[in-house]
Amino acid sequence: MARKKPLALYRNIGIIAHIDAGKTTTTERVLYYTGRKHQIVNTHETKDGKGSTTTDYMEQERKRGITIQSAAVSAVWRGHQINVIDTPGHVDFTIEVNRSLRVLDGAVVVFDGVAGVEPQTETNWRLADQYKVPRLCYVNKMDRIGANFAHCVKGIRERLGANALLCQVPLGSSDEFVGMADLVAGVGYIWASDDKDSTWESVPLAQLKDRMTFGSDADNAWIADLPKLRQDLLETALALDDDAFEKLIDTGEFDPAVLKQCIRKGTVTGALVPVLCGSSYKNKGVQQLLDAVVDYLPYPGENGGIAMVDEDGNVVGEQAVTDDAPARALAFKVINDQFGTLTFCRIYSGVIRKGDTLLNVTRGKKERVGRIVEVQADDTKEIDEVRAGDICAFVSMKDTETGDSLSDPAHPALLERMRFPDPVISVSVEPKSRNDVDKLSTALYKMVKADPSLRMEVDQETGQTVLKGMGELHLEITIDRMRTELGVEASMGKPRVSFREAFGQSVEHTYTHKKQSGGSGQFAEVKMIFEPGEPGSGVVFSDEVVGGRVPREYIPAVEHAVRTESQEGQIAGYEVVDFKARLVDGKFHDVDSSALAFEIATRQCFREAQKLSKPKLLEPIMSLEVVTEAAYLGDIIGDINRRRGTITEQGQKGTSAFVQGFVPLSEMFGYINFLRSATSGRGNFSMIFDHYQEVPASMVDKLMEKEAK
Ligand SMILES: Nc1nc2c(ncn2[C@@H]2O[C@H](COP(=O)(O)OP(=O)(O)OP(=O)(O)O)[C@@H](O)[C@H]2O)c(=O)[nH]1
Repeated sequence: MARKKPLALYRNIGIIAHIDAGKTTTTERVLYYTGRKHQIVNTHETKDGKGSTTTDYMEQERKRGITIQSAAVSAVWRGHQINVIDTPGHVDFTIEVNRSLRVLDGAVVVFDGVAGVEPQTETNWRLADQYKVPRLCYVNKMDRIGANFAHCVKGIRERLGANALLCQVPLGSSDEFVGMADLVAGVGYIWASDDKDSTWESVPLAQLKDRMTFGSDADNAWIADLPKLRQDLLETALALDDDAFEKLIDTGEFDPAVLKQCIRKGTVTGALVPVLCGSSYKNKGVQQLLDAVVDYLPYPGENGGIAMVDEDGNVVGEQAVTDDAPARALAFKVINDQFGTLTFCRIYSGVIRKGDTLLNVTRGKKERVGRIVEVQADDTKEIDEVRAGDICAFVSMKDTETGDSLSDPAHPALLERMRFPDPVISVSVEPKSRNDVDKLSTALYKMVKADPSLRMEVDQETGQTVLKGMGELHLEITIDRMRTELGVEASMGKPRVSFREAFGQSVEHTYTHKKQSGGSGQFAEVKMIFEPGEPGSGVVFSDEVVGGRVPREYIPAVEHAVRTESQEGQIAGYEVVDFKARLVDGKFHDVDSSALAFEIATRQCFREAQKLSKPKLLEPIMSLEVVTEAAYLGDIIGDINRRRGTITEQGQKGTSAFVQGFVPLSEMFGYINFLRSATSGRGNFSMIFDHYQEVPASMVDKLMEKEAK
């Protein structure tokens, strides 16, 4: 059967934002206006337990017994199928955004018009840059007191470094927010009311000045600036098309269809980021946002296909997004619940039908395609086949994990993997009661399988089970979900920071391992150079031995020894990261040399070389934002400084004050308790991992002492 809908009529998008910016409300309105759901329930109500929203997974759990954690919903707008993957807004769940970005063709970034650019938006923006996901910015909550479009746009330009193209500007703000000027169409839209079915009137831009005056000078200034803003938009967008640009400069005229094409081209290539505004809660701007998704965000494959890689991650080719190719898909989310496993996949090429067998290329295991579920959060609709560009969930796959590639078994291909950060914090986990002893490791295994930013290990010395994650909150929520979703109760020990170690400088070192005990002895000599690498470069081994001075058969033992030894560094036993180990010379003995002898020599060489290199201890640094009343700000800042933090920005957001900066994770345990008492409960904070940084030499001993307690 041929494809029913051309690929050009698909949009796979994500909605990403800081917590509470309005993703859920916006998604709800999208569903309402596309006719998917006939009753809108406000998240205001859900959050105090009175209503339900389509994307609220707790509600789903009750309704149909399937946990849809990051709900994917689909809607149809102007004949286009829009698949929206919602992402949770919690600070420790950057990982969710990460995995959805990997499989999306475009994203809508929602901002709170009062708060502007917030730390999590910044982190997610950088991830979207990494994955080259084209974006639209939607400045929501323009109806809130303190909404400041200019501040938000400034943040988008300066903090996110985006080439923001103002496509809309608000007409009024706070309780005077009545609509927006559409600079592309050259008209203003003025809504009759806040009602969800309210109509709007289209007024030519030139008439707006006479039609409205607001209480705020800033709001009036936007209206006065409209002609200039429109000219800026035309010049920036049409510059992408030489003929259109010349026509604009010579005659002042342009073709509206070409203008939209130019904005589309700029958005798809990442040269431009259109900025829109609205109030999802007051039902203004969501239809225009949907238009922009259709007009400017790419369809699957418009920006090229997906990279195919070899086992080491080197790109070996590209799979175009088309039905006429072997089936290839990427699993981006696995959800387990009491009814089984849902494996969410993005199909890149080919057609996959119920009953097909696929190869999980990552694990070398076959998977049968049982039921296929269309992505919707409000009910479960089974479908018989999925095609290139689709997003769906397979029911009851056995071995597939997040990030795995599924392929037609006759044409296996590994698709470019998602990048997940390594955990920065760990806790020991113990069952609360005897009943939970056996169930605990199975439950933890399920949680780890579904969340690639979690790891589980058994401590060799203490025999304790250790859970590792991206922050205190991340681990707490995991333990809590294990209780609510899987009925297993566990308690957590003291959180520990995942420090790391690194070579301080390049070192050349030779080690000779020689042992003579009666009969045959052991002999191996290695000369190695260890060089510190760029952050994120990993461990690179290179064999530069010439003339067979270390026989080939011993080289794997040397590499193996480097990799194993790097797991436990010489400062305090933390993993040694980001270095290059070059084997440059060595000696062997015909009778006494063996792989084991070379392994021992390399391990000793590594240990001594790391000590000689003036090794560094690295610690995770978190990006922190605290929002509170101005009166408390001084104390908060003083405290951040005491915690070895640095302040990057402070100021006013609406009626609240905020401070942003970087703080070492090791200083931040239990911060919530401090903040509550310091602000009499009137402070909020968000904190996410940002980078690793060297611990100042003067702090190393003190920190290690603290850790040992
Ligand atoms: N005034 C106003 N409030 C809004 C608007 N959009 C959302 N809200 C409110 O802001 C709060 C957060 O909205 P949500 O839609 O739940 O935000 P979210 O980003 O999905 O939040 P998380 O799922 O918790 O990350 C809710 O109380 C909404 O009713 C808006 O346009 N104007």
